[in-house]
This record gives sequence, C-alpha cells and structure tokens, in this order.
Amino acid sequence: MATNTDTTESKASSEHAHNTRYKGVSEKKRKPSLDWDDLEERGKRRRGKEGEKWRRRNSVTHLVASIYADVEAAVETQRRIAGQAPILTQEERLDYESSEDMRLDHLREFRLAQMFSSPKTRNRLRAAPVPRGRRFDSVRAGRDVVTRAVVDKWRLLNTIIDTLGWVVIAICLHSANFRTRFLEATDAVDFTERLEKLRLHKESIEFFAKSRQFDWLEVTTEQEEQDVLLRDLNCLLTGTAIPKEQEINEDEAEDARLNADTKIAGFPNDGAGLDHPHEWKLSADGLTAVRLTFLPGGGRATLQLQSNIEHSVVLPGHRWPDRKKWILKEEPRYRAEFDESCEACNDPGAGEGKKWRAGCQCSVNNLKTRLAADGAYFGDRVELRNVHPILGTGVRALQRLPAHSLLAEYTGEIYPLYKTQQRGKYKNSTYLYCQTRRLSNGEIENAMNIDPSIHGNWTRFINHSCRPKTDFVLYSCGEKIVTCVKVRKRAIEFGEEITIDYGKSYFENQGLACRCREDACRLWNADKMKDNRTTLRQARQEGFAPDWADD
Ligand SMILES: C[S@@+](CC[C@H](N)C(=O)[O-])C[C@H]1O[C@@H](n2cnc3c(N)ncnc32)[C@H](O)[C@@H]1O
Repeated sequence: MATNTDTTESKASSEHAHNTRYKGVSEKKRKPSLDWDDLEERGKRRRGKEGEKWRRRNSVTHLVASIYADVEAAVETQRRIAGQAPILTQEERLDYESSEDMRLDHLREFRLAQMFSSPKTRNRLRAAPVPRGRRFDSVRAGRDVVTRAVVDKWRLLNTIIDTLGWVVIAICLHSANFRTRFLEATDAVDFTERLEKLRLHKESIEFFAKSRQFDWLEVTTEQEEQDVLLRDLNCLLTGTAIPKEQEINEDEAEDARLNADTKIAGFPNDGAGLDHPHEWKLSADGLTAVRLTFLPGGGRATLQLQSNIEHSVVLPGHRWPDRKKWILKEEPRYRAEFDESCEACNDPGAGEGKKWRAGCQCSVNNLKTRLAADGAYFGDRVELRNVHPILGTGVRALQRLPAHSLLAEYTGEIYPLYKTQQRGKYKNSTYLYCQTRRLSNGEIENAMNIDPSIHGNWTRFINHSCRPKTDFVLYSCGEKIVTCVKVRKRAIEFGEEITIDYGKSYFENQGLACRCREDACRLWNADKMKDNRTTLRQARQEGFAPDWADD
C-alpha cells in the first residue's frame, strides 16, 4: 500500500535520485522530477489548447514514434500487427506457458485473467455490433481464404490510454494476459468490451497495485519513467514479456509481518509497522483509501487500528469454564473426540479418549490447496470498499471465486462465551461469531467466541444478505477445528460483493433491520425493540423493503 510513509519515502528517494542525476546543473535547467501520480495529475490539470498540446506530446503516438526508432523492433512489430505471422505460434505459446515468466505474471494478472475469460463476456462480444474503423485481411484456412477483421493496434492503444490513464495502463502492461489479449484482438469490439470492464474497475486496479507495492512506483525520474513505459509498451506491441518483472512473493511479505510479531504476545502484526492491504479500504468513489479502525466498548476506549492476522489466536488468561475436560489445555478448538480426520491430509490422529493426539500440523492454507481442484489460491484477491452509506465497509471479489471454494479462515481473538456479557471491550461487538462444537452424543452447542473487532482478516467485513453467496463452515484442520468462509453453489464473479447469512438472532440481538435489498429479504424489520421497529413505510422510503413485504 502506498501509505503516507511509503509515499514520503518514495518521494524522498525520487528526489534523491533526481538530485544525483542533475548534480552541478542549475535549478533552472533541471527537468522537474515526476512520480506517476504527478504525471496523471498534470494531464488532468491541463485544459484547453495547452492541455491538448500536452496530451499530444505525451500521447502514445509520440511514444510509439520512439519505439519505431529501433528499426528491428519496428519490423517485428509491424510483422506481427499486420497479421502476416501468427501473433504467437503454438510453440511460442507452449514455451510461454511453461516458463518462469508465466509464474511471475500470475500474481499480477489475477483479475484480468478472470475478467477476460468469462463466457458471459464472450457471448456478449459475439452479439456486439460491428464498430467503425474496422479493417479486414485474408488468411488461408485449409483450401478456403477467410476474410477477417483486424483492429488498428495504434488506435486501440490510444483508446486504452485515453480510457485508463497512464497509471492504470502502466500497471496493466505488467499483466501477460492483458498483453496477449491485446495482441490477439482481431476485432475492436473484442477489446472495447474488456476495456469497459477495466474502466469500471480502474480505481480497484490502482489500489491493488499500490497496496502491494508494484515496482512501477520505483521509477524516479521523468526520463526513467518514459523509458520504463516505452519498454513496457514495446513489450505489449511485440508480444514479449516485460524484463525482470517483480515477483510479489507472498511468503516473504508474510514472513516480514510474522517476524515483527513477537512484540505483543499473540498478535502477529502488532508493532510490525507494516500495513497489510486488507487493513485499508477504498472510499465509495474509489478515489481515496483509508486505514480501518474500530472503537471498542468500555468507558475509556479509544479508536484502534484494525490489524490483519492470518490465524485466530487464543490468548492466555481467560477463564474457560469447561477447561478441565480439554485434552490440550491451551486449545479450546482441539480436534479431539470428534472422530474426524484432518481434512487437509487425512491424518486420523492416534490414541483414544484423553490419550488421543492429533498427528499433523496442517494449516488452513494446506486445506485450501487440498480443496481447490487446480491448486489455485483463493481468498486474498478481494478488496474492502465502502459499499453503502449505512452498511459501511463491504468485500468485493477481485477474481472469479469458483463455487464451493474455501476462501479463508474467519480469524479473530478467541475467548469464552460469557465474556460478551461483561462490560468493557468484549461487549456487543458487531463482528462477533460464535463457533459451535459437536458433542459426543451428536448435539451441537455454542463453544466459543471469535472476535475480529481489532485483530482479524478481511472476512470480518463481509456484509449480511438474505440471499448469501458464502457460508460459515467448520473444518478439521491440523490440530484444530476452524471456522472458515466457503462459497455456496454459485461462483462469485469478479466485482461482486461477497455476502454471508448472519442468522436472524444477530439482527434481533443488535436491534437491527436488514438492508440487503434482496427480494428474498426476511429480516428487513428484524429490529428487536417494538418502538424501534422499522416500518414498511420507512423501509420503502429507504428502498430496502422487499416488494412482497407486509407491515
Ligand atoms: C461484520 S460487520 C460487517 C462490516 C461492516 N459493514 C463494517 O463496516 O465494519 C456487521 C455490521 O455491518 C452492518 N451490516 C452488514 N450487513 C447488513 C445488512 N444486510 N443490513 C444492515 N446492516 C448490515 C451492520 O452494521 C452490522 O452490525
């Protein structure tokens, strides 16, 4: 995330590089230093004739002219664009697919890949009208000569940059999928449809890239900036991979967070000074990102930052009424007695009764890999965004999340049930989830609270819907039983809000009326107190009463 500190640091380092470059050159003769935001800002600020001139100077045609200075590149580019050679031969494609480049690209192309491969999009494309400015060429297919439309790549590139702006195009260029699709576009409509999707999610793309600190932010001077952009545009036009693409190494990033842990017992991120992308949310208009906070209950409570933790934590010091019965004294979630194997590795554990021991140390990540048919990683590619003035923060999918996939553990602080009856920080948290336990006689009982008010992950921001897209599910995993969020029988598409069913009692206990706006909404007037009850009139005025509702 480009936090304030990051921005200040990158600005400082940018200034340093700028000063080194122009050492001994008078202030007047120095070119101003730029960062990506400035570049974009300058374009926006310039209006009228001056703006027109600026845009022309910075237009892709101008940049592409420089690309053409390199004759070899130009020949190659023209050859490919003119369709005289296939854009990628079968062999080249196979090469690419098995290469390191593809692996590195994978992390960048998360949303584009899904966006581009949606069958819905493809069907709509087929039905789309023929655009103006379409050209044709002929290719031999067996004995036949087939006439097909080809798109003017320059014009297409100009349109893309006009639509997305420099910052977002600079990010998109780092997606191998985006580059391949651009080269493959044989029809302007083909790309226009995709471009529209990109435009709609422009801020999300920028937010995602910035919050993961993609390397295009590291360029320091105007010259370097143009060089990088030219290089990347050249890669786009010639169908080659961007050299030295930055690998976003999730493991390393996670290690950094975990190592800084130890300062405050139990909570991996505290004191780390490193912000996790899911500790930030985008405003409704997508123009700003703010750090997430929570105001705990209790008299002297102060606003606290919400931090991201990968796994739930049971802090020592709580008095657990049934602790005597536990096999592992510090772990209320221990997978004993359940007669269930670990769902990640099938380990059944060994021994009986009080002697029973789990034999594996699997984590929810092992579970995810095991359950995802193709080993894909789900769960991190989401964004937190202000979805509604009343609902507040919600979660949007930034990739297609297949039906039945396990998304993430519902993480938080684990403490005994009675704590919520006490005054102070545990009272009435709106994020509270009650994990259940199956007794040996088969009955289910409420077992413990998971409270992500301060320490949790993105799942705590999932809003309720009476037609939910996910469920809370208990899994046996490693030594424990963990609560996870799992997609229901319909896949969640890119850009959709992820929702879950909180249950009727949640709304009744909170004295809250549901505002999910679903036709099937059953809780639009679930407020607990009669005198605080939402009337049909109110609900209609606010637009969240279902059509069939009767007061
Ligand atoms: C677990 S939090 C979800 C994240 C929350 N929107 C936020 O901004 O932190 C639950 C709270 O979100 C709001 N909320 C979520 N879904 C809702 C719904 N369908 N109707 C009304 N309020 C809802 C309520 O204020 C609820 O107490």
